[in-house]
Amino acid sequence: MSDTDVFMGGRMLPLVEDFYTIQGEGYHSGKPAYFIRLGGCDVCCSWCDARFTWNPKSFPPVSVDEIVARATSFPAQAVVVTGGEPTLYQLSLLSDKLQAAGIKTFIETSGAHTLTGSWDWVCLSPKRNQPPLPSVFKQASELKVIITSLADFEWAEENAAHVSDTCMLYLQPEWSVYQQIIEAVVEYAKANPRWNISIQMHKFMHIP
Ligand SMILES: C[S@@+](CC[C@H](N)C(=O)[O-])C[C@H]1O[C@@H](n2cnc3c(N)ncnc32)[C@H](O)[C@@H]1O
Ligand SMILES: Nc1nc2[nH]cc(C(=O)O)c2c(=O)[nH]1
Ligand code: SF4
Ligand SMILES: [Mg+2]
Repeated sequence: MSDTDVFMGGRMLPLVEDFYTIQGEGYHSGKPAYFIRLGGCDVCCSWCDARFTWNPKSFPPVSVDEIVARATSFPAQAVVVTGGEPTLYQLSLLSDKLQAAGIKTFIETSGAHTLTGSWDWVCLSPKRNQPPLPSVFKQASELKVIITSLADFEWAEENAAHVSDTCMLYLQPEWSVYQQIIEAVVEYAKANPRWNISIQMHKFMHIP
């Protein structure tokens, strides 16, 4: 955890953006959800579609009370906390206040750092350059592996060996190679039906 004083133990967080949209990925695809995107990531995936979030210094700390007030001004039943890598921060206060307001708490994480807070759904998307902590594998509600090449199927299975029996399994094509890889992803899921496919449906819908 790289939490520093400036974030006051999770009472302030570096907010990049927040918006009400449709969850475009994974198990909850298609569900209206309010997104809270936090700045800072030390994983640095070459194909990251959120590179603009990486430097936390670009995003001044915002109070959790203000973030929660904004989220609860929309009719969303669920909030997705993402980033950047949200596990860089102490998230207990944020998740507790959202749940106290009757909102389901979902998180998107690489699992590179200890997960704090209380989560109704944990989407773990493992990364080769900084693999998930054993504790986060156990907490995952869904494992969402990004497929950039055929070599990633074997790596997806290696990750699946670490999650719980109830964890949902998703293969998600990396966006820039979608056309080249989607056929192989479809055939892999048909041959290995523990796996489901997640496409980034918000990108097809041209929404945030
Ligand atoms: C931007 S990340 C932020 C949350 C966290 N750092 C993580 O990687 O899980 C949100 C999700 O987008 C996925 N993602 C990022 N870039 C992508 C791309 N180019 N194609 C497909 N999925 C991508 C990540 O794997 C992750 O599941
Ligand atoms: N609509 C929409 N769905 C998403 N699911 C995960 C996202 C993310 O960036 O974490 C994302 C996103 O950025 N937009
Ligand atoms: S861990 Fe997530 S936010 Fe960080 S670089 Fe990778 S995809 Fe982007
Ligand atoms: Mg995204």
